[in-house]
Amino acid sequence: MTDVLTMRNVTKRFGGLTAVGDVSFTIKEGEIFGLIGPNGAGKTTIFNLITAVYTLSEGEILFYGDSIASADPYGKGFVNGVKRRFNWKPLKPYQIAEKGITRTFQNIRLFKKLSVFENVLTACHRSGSYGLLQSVLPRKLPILKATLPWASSFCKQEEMLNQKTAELLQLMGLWEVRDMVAANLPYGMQRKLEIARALALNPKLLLLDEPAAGMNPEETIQLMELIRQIRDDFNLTVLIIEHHMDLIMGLCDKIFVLNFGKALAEGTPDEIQDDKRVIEAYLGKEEDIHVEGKQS
Ligand SMILES: Nc1ncnc2c1ncn2[C@@H]1O[C@H](COP(=O)(O)OP(=O)(O)OP(=O)(O)O)[C@@H](O)[C@H]1O
Repeated sequence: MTDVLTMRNVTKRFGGLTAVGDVSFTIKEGEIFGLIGPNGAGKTTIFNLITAVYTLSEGEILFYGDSIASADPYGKGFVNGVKRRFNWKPLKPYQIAEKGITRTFQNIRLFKKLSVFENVLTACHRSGSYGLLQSVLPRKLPILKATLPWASSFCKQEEMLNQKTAELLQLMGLWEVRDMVAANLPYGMQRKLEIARALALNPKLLLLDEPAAGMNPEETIQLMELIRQIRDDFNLTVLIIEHHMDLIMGLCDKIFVLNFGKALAEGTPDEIQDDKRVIEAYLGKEEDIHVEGKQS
């Protein structure tokens, strides 16, 4: 199986704090890969490193074999007090998205005042190939549609993007609430809307940061099925952070456990559940493992 994402000896320091220390793992194509660990273990920092929100202190991140992030070992561009020129320019978050890595956030980040439909449509527009004037003029002057070739091609594209938005909303069970303002949606639906928006960008790798947070057990089980279906329908690879152990153990092909920024264990759900270090450091006492709900 092809390697989709490789973390190679990745370290991130914030001043004296090592949030992520020498972490290495590889995610294979089509895998649902779980990233777990107690609060503050460094999970979201890893998402922020992959999506170029943060730069690396050490190490390298590869996506389908190509480097997408690499450390600048000399901090602010100086070595031994001499200014150093760097050939390597860190990618921006939007460039990471264009490469095929999209994400949801632990603290939901929607366009709160836009409708559910508009939230997804704006993301779909990223894949449209027309400029501002081309998109505005045919709306203002409908006659242009019939007379100018680019205007009619814009309208076709617009139709396709509307269709894509509708399909995503139906898949995520959000079609019925398409006209609601995003801020008025229940919390669980806002999380699903974030996933729909991330999918609208045509990712190859989808990063989900606590997608089940705030969901009840029934919604969590539905979400688990949905993530599997999304993976299969869109041929995706998924990296997921989650505190719901039932979801992680039932969903993931592989799990990586972080503790204080360091790798603690890696394996299948069965291996992780049986790993004494994980039980002690993260899951608590052995008899607590099968207790439902958040374990941290
Ligand atoms: N921008 C930042 N500046 C300074 N410290 C940070 C920054 N971002 C994260 N940290 C610190 O890095 C450590 C890891 O944080 P991170 O958010 O990655 O943990 P987490 O495993 O995602 O936790 P949780 O499960 O609570 O979301 C924490 O000690 C946190 O305070």
